[in-house]
Amino acid sequence: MLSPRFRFIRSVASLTTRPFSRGPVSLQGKAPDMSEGNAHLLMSNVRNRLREIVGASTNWRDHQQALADRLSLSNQLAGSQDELPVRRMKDSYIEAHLPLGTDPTLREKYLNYLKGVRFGRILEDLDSLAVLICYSHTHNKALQRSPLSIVTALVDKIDMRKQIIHPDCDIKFTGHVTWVGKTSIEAKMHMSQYHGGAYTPVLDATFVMVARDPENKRAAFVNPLKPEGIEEEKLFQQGEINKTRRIELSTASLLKVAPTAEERKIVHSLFLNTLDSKTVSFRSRVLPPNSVWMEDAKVKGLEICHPQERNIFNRIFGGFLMRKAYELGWANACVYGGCRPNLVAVDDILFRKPVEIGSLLLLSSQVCYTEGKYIQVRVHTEVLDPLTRQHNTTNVFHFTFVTDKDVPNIVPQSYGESMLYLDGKRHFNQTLESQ
Ligand SMILES: CCCCCCCCCCCCCC(=O)SCCNC(=O)CCNC(=O)[C@H](O)C(C)(C)COP(=O)(O)OP(=O)(O)OC[C@H]1O[C@@H](n2cnc3c(N)ncnc32)[C@H](O)[C@@H]1OP(=O)(O)O
Repeated sequence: MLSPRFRFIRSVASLTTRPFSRGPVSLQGKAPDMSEGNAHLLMSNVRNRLREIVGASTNWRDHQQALADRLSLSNQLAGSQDELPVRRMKDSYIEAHLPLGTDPTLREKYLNYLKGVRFGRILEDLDSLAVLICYSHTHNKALQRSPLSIVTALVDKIDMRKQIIHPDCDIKFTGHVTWVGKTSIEAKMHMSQYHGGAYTPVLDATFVMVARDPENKRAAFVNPLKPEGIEEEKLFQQGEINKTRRIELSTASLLKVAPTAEERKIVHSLFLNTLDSKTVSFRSRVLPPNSVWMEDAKVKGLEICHPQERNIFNRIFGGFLMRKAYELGWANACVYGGCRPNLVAVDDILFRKPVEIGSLLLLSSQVCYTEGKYIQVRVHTEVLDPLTRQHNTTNVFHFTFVTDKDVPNIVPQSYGESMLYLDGKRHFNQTLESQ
């Protein structure tokens, strides 16, 4: 067994010789043995690889030229999916290392004030890695640059298998494509940490990415995927199930249809609980003991979207948006619970619209459901056009936190807040089911 330090040195060496990982598939977090000839990557090199693959500029002043260069790649797009060679899951397998234990300078970037690891940074790494996995799946040796612009459409799920991430132990990410549609790709990733002499699982993540043309305007076809063996068949079928589930959830969204009979009862009982028994009025509402009005459980933020936070397509990097939303959501849960919360799950992060450089990004975090020690937080982000004053929703994030003591009950007052409550409850129940 190689020591983590040795693995780190070897990974640098292998990166210079074989930048693309081409190792055997890792199923459900079981990483293949080093001796099987895998190439290993440092997380810090993932973004450089992405820049090379699409030919992104490293300077903002050159970005227009880089964009114009990419336009000429449009004629390299496939006219149909059948034109593209079938890929195996192992073709996109990547293992990337984050040597927090052996690189103190890197550790500083990841450290939070409580001497833990900044989870927002991990979200950024997962996003970059998911994109690289998709580029490995669609890699065409004959082309110098990929004509595809691969963007994050959805973070379907991130399940925490451990709540503590040690800041002084090496981290390993593995992942590969598990399902492919016509223009969309599902990638599953696993993160583990070297602690107590072995790598132990920390989290499992499922992302959905969408391939677009070089201008990022229209969808573009991706290579089909052929599962090999029972385990891969299962992963592929799960991808199909995930797609169907997403369609069902979106059809049943409270933004489109009325709550179920059971949910309506919940809302009415919450309402009755807040009526003032001294008056015969629907309007006088009283906050029940050990409760907080939803209106008082918000935290808001603003980001000016500087070029520094751009992705390879000169829009704001999805991982940055996730980091900002997560940190705001965490702060909200922290204030609400009056203690340090731990993340249990991230679910259903939808990237509706790209965020342009220079946008004013408004972030709004709301505690929308509570149960015992759990706090469900929703973060909504929108861009504000200062000239037209138009608001456009770009993302919605859902985070489940746990604290070490019971938290006050969150109580909705308006109908809109009641829908937020029910939506939060649905997300919370989904998280509990998958634990
Ligand atoms: C330059 C140096 C900088 C440094 C670099 C640092 C960073 C490097 C890291 C680089 C990181 C870069 C990464 C970043 O930073 S990406 C930045 C963050 N992400 C975005 O900005 C994306 C914003 N959203 C959109 O643009 C649109 O909504 C997209 C494009 C996503 C869909 O648009 P639209 O709805 O019009 O699409 P369509 O109708 O044509 O369908 C197309 C396909 O998409 C499937 N679909 C759609 N929605 C969903 C969904 N919710 N769940 C599951 N699937 C979904 C759909 O089924 C279909 O699939 P298929 O049936 O064909 O298979």
